Amino acid sequence: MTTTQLISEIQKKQSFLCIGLDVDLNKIPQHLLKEEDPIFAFNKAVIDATHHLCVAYKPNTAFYEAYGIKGWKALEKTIKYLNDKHPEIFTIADAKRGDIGNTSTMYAKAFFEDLAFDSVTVAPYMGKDSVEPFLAFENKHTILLALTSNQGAFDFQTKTVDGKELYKQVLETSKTWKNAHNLMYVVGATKAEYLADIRKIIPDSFLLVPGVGAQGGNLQEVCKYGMNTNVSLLINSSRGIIYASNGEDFAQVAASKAKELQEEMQVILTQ
Ligand SMILES: O=c1ccn([C@@H]2O[C@H](COP(=O)(O)O)[C@@H](O)[C@H]2O)c(=O)[nH]1
Repeated sequence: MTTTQLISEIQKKQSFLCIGLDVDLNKIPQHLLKEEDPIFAFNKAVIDATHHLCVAYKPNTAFYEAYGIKGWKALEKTIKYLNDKHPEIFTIADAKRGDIGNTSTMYAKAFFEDLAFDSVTVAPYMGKDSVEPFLAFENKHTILLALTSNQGAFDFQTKTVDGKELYKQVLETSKTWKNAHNLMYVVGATKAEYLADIRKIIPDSFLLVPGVGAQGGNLQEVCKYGMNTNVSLLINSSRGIIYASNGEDFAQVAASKAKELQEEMQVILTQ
């Protein structure tokens, strides 16, 4: 999917919501455990109830890898279901990959070709030759970790190196890489006050913003500092939506939580 298509979906749905599909078998409604594939059954119900309210879904691969082959099969079924039923929805494999060049190429093939995700999250720590293999895939997007939502972000990312914070170096240096137009960035909603500075460096790039909901990030603050004329934000909430109920009504309650965020977004978009 191109960013132009994504921007048009945001306008059409009046939403820049991304729903995180982080399936934990200890948290899903117990009646689903009878299903042949409880992870896929959960995802399908959530997708069927919420697809009109969001523009992206983000399965975090950890929640699938943890269940071995069954988990990976459920991830395959989920992305196939999304691509077949809702090709207009942007898909993010939150896998935080990145390695030496030939290995990164294999990661990129796994997520962009085999699974056919639109994007994958990548860690910048190993530098240019670890990220460019992902960027080589046209109309696929590499979402680079810039300033993450967790407390540990302050261990390295905000430290000053050569007179500049490391996350700013990541933003500036990555702009010079081959096919940098395929880059997007992760910035945590819990770090909204950093967004004004971030926008000075990357005014046009899409930002994936996790941390609204369970981590306490504030949607209004993120939009105030991070939104540009094309919006260029994907605000993720995972637990706050998908685990709002663990009863038989889980999909309806997830939809009502997603609707609350979508309506808040609509108000922001019409201001
Ligand atoms: O900086 C980051 C990068 C990724 N994440 C991921 O996003 C979701 C957030 O889930 P919530 O339940 O809405 O807190 C999860 O998959 C994280 O691994 C992040 O939180 N922060």
